[in-house]
Amino acid sequence: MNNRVRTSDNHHTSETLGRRGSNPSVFNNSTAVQTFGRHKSDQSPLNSSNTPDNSRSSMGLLRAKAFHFNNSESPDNSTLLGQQQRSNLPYGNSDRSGPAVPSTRPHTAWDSGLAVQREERFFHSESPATNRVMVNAQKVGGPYANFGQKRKCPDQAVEKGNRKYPRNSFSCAEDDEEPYNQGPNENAHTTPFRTAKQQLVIDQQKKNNHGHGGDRSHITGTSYGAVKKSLGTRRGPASKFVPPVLSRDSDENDFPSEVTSRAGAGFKPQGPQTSVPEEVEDERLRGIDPKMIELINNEIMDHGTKITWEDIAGLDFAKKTIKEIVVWPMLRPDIFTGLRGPPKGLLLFGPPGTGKTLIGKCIASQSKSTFFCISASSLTSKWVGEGEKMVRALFAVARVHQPAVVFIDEIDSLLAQRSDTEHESSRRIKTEFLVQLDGAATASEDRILVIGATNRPQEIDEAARRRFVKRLLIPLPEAVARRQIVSNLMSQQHSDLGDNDVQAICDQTDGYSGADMNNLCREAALGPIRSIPLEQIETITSDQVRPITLKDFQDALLQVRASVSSKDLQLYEEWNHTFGSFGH
Ligand SMILES: Nc1ncnc2c1ncn2[C@@H]1O[C@H](COP(=O)(O)OP(=O)(O)OP(=O)(O)O)[C@@H](O)[C@H]1O
Repeated sequence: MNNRVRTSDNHHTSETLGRRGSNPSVFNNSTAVQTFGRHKSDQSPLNSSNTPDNSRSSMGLLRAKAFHFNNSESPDNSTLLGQQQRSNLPYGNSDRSGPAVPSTRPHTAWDSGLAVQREERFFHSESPATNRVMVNAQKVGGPYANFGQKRKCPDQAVEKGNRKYPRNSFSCAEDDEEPYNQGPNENAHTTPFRTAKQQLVIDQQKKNNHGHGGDRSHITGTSYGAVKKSLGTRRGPASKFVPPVLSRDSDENDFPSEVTSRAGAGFKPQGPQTSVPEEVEDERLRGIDPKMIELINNEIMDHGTKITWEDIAGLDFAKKTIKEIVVWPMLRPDIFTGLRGPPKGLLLFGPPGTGKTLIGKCIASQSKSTFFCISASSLTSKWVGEGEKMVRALFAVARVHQPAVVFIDEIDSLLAQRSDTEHESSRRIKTEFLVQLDGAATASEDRILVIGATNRPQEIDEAARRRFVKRLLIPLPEAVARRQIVSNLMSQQHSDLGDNDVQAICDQTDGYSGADMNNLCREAALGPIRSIPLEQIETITSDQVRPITLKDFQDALLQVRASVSSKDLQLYEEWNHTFGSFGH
């Protein structure tokens, strides 16, 4: 009777037993305490000796499990072998060889021969347990590195020198790819066969191994490129782009998360570690094209601009109204609930260059919201056929980053009244936008403000107009505002303008927009430069450049004219009177 005791790794035992069964004397009354994998070489002198410690020697060698046979005829044989292996064989690990068994007879050359024989047979083994160990040895570049075998995931830790590679610190997926069964003798002194993929990984590891000294052979083809992209999470303007594959120049310690997770808790790459950021998948981004999310994060989301109310000259009425109806409710959603809730759609209309975009940015800054700015015309032209997906993605990302202000410039081109010539894709974008606008309006818990800006409010579809509950005219700056703009800009330059000069400039710029005033100041600022003789332009120091004078402004006024016609102004007044929230 075989009193075999199965252990966690002894699922090969029955096969072993079957083979060994040809030699009944060996297994009679034997107890398999630990399986050692399969031994094909049962007829070898070592195995036929049936020593109780036969396998212990091998266990010491490869830290595998072993059989113990109670009916051993030569109890010390394997002990000697184990000692021999531990002391002589290149792959013997004395510190891993398990409990030392005292030797009862001296070591002989015969023992060494047996040991070698045993080892060779061992390597011919088809035992998965054995092969696993050899694969690990191969991976850590040990003396078994040239032995190719069928491979499975390692169950046991493997040592090379003083370094310990815990279970699962090696990729298994790769291992299952190519069973290339080459005998040890064919391979032992030649370059081992590698697949192109394996070679690529090895080459990459070598390149990445700048002075590290650590073994990165655990980075496998499958773990390569496993750095997760952190899409959908907010990336600061200065944060570096994380490529989908490990960069050659990337920090040595930027271990792919897959590697560290495979390695288990005990695995620690050498050197200081940097944490691999975990991607936080947001439900609201499910189904949204990651490329679009990335695009929105990079190009549409405004990360840095901080605008204060003082940066906006004039427009006192508009500023006061916006603070009351938008900013405060966004800052204090707990107070502004129900009927006091903020409008979800705000339309800013008026002549071009009057500060509508500036106001949008200021609202976002002051209400501590994320600012998304996109031109409607780019939605219809830049992403042909993808426009409605982009609209959906934009609102999804805004929802993730709320409180958010979605500023859509030139909204008339998106929400123009329907016509026969309207393109199908434009119609789809418009429909999607209205759906999203309704969603933002009805989901009271969402803190998303949609601001539409337009110079042509009369072209907006009435269904869309209705959704922008508040419609605010942003007029041309008055004299006081123009004065403020000039003073602000000149304070940053070397100028000798007095109050009277500034007043004179304001008197001559009636009908100029804020953008026109900006252009006028730029043009005037070039006056001193133009007065420098050409031969001095390369050598003159900045403090030798003369200050900006009233004369420069008078010259600039000849170049920069008002961009808004009085006829247009009249249209805005009329529309404001009819549809404006604060028309009078
Ligand atoms: N009220 C203002 N105060 C200070 N600067 C202003 C003001 N209005 C306009 N500007 C200047 O004009 C530039 C353009 O302003 P902005 O883009 O906000 O105008 P807009 O109304 O959005 O124009 P458009 O309708 O053409 O998009 C600003 O960068 C700013 O320099």
